[in-house]
Amino acid sequence: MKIVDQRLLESVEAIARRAGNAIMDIYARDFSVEEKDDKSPLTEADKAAHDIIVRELAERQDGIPVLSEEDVDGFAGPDAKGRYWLVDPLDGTKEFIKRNGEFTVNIALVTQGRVVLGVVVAPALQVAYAAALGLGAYKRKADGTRQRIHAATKPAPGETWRVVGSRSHPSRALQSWLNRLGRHEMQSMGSSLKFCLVAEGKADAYPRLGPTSLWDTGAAQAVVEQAGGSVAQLDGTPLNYANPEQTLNPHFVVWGR
Ligand SMILES: Nc1ncnc2c1ncn2[C@@H]1O[C@H](COP(=O)(O)O)[C@@H](OP(=O)(O)O)[C@H]1O
Ligand SMILES: [Mg+2]
Repeated sequence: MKIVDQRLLESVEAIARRAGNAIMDIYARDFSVEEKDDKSPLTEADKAAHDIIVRELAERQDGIPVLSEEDVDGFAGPDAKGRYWLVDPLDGTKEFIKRNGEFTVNIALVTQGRVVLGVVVAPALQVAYAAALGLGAYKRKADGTRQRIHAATKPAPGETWRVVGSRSHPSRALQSWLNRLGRHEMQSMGSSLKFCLVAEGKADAYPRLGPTSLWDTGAAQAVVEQAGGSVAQLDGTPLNYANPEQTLNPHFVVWGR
């Protein structure tokens, strides 16, 4: 089913890219860091990216409301068709502050609780991922070329699992999950790029047994799903976006094919 067209996908990618450019202007110089009420860091870059995305989505005049990490109170719920834009203007703020390049701009379109479009731009790494229901998943490289991406099939019994995990949030639950999985090698990565590694077949699983919010996962989940992978809660059902008044996600695992 095609409910999103290529033009919409490319125009959302362009918006995320312009937000990424604004982030890079700030990345290149000294910037101030504030602490939010929940003690997480907030930079000028988060705010600059948020402003660009919200303004440019509004210019589309499609009337679809926006839920952004940087303005949760400004969101009054989905429209009559169950649609909303889900935005993390700068995911991986800690990685941005550490200047390791592993941060992303994330824009997703939710319809009836499901992500039907997702764009993840990593401006410092000069890559972007874009996907939409019925259109597949793509990676765009620094030279502007675009290639279709596919998740890997799961390792055969006895083979080594390639697992990707958070750089900033290790946990004891994760360690026991890994012990149950069996032989594995571990790679650390910041932000929604972990999902993208699974989507392009460079990792087999990303267990997230710690807190995230809807905006951390929506866009990248669209990329994984359209690449043939899945994002499952621990009961096996797909992570969903049907109740945006509850912004915290349950624990989940991103799987390849
Ligand atoms: N206690 C908490 N509650 C909610 N989300 C949390 C959290 N701790 C970390 N996160 C989320 O995890 C994201 C970083 O993930 P990772 O460690 O995999 O890079 C953060 O994204 P932001 O950088 O957008 O704030 C933040 O949203
Ligand atoms: Mg985030």
